[in-house]
Amino acid sequence: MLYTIKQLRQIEQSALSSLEPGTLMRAAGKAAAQAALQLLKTPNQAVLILVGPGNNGGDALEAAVHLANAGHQIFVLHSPSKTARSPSGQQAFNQAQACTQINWLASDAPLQDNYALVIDGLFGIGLTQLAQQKISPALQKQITQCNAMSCPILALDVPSGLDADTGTIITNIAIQASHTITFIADKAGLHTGDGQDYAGLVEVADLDIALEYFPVSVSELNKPALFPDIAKPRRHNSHKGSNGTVAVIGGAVGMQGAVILAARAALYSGAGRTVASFVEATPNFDAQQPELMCRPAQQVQFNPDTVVVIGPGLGNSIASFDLVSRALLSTSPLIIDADALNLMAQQPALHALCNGRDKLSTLLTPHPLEAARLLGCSVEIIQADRISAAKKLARQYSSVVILKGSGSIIAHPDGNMVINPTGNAGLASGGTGDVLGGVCGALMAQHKNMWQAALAATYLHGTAADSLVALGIGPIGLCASELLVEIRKQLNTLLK
Ligand SMILES: NC(=O)C1=CN([C@@H]2O[C@H](COP(=O)(O)OP(=O)(O)OC[C@H]3O[C@@H](n4cnc5c(N)ncnc54)[C@H](OP(=O)(O)O)[C@@H]3O)[C@@H](O)[C@H]2O)[C@@H](O)CC1
Ligand SMILES: [K+]
Repeated sequence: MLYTIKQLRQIEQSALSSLEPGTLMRAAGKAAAQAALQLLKTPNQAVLILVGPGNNGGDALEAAVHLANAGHQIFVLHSPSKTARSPSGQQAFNQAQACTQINWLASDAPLQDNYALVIDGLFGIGLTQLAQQKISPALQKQITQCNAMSCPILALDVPSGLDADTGTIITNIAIQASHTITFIADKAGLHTGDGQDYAGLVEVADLDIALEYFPVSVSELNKPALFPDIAKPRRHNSHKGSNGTVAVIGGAVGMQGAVILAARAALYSGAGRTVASFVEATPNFDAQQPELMCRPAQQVQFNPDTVVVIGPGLGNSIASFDLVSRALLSTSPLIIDADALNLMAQQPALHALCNGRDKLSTLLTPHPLEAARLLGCSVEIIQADRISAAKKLARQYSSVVILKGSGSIIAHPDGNMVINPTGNAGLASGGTGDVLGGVCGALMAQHKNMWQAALAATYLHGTAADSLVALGIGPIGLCASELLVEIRKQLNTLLK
């Protein structure tokens, strides 16, 4: 589960009431040292430890003593506190000072690239935006030098500079860790926005805090256990009618490829029948994928058994507006993407129709710019707090939402939120969103559960990209159409 900084502070306070002072910091330091030993592999290695002014620095000092006792050469770069240390921080500091094997570097020491590991204990969840000016030029330079080093960087709790709630960088420079060991519980900011780029591989150390201290969380990382209905084998005694119909609507002149991609994705994700519907200039058929039925959009039959994916390349003509209105007024489950989202953002009447629908029959799949249009704000505001933006969209549009981007966020209109950990930068190219829409449509058509369809589609779209990149296909130059066969493989691998 994912917890906010506020919740973590409460968990820490409640747990500490029944523990000896310093217990949690000692446990954090020990867990950090164990994670460091895994990365060091061989004995007698040089380790640089960045120690900040707060308790994150205290954790690092605890780890420093463990690693020195394990026979490693420890070099501590300490940013002293202007305010008094906490009692446990002071205890950790005294203990480290008493440890004769630890080498203390001068605060302005230039850093050579000759360490086997850097441990980042500068700032954790106590980082605040207000204190921005406090990172001294000397420390900024040292952070730059660490980021350029060839060795791994292990961040303690949170890579310094990253906001653990939002995944944004709130200082002028931040540690780019290859690994993060995070304490008590996992945090959303490590997995969305800049989180994945700065945190690297994330491991959670719960510090043996009893479960009773953890409140119920409505946020977690995406995994197949969250979409059990989708991961079920298909009945042998089934026919195309059992697997639903998907109609993709879009394809203004010059944008027909968007409909083709979404429709092919629906086909490869198991839709029984797939109709590719064009608002203008309908092709006779798709020569590469003749299974698709190509029809003018005006002929789409809206009914509860036809899942409609509307928006890919739809344009903003009057005909497009009419189609979005008809779709929103219909009983068809809807996946609303791209231009259909833009039309809804421009036309309050469409927004009102969306709110009038059954909330689990509508899925919006905006990228950050589309989300900004829907919420009437800038893309910077969306990216500064992606989680709040996704939740707000789900609430304001009474729909399930996938806010795309690094660490896509799937938000339920009732407030639940899931961050998708799969996928990579190969997905940052045109057409991948159309493919995602098609997969959502096909999974909804087969399983009739919009929340699980959204979770499964996002997950599979990401695992397909990860699998292709592992084969050397991307991330650079990965094409949306290359995802199709791989998504089919990933989906079939899931079936139990
Ligand atoms: N709670 C838990 O779950 C547990 C917490 N534990 C550990 O404690 C960590 C939290 O410790 P924390 O509260 O002392 O804050 P921390 O992250 O060390 O940073 C605060 C210091 O940074 C400074 N500072 C802040 N913003 C700044 C900026 N933008 N630019 C520059 N400076 C800035 C700020 O200065 P100030 O504004 O106070 O003068 C203050 O001195 C947590 O992440 C985990 O590692 C574990 O030991 C056990 C369980
Ligand atoms: K840190």
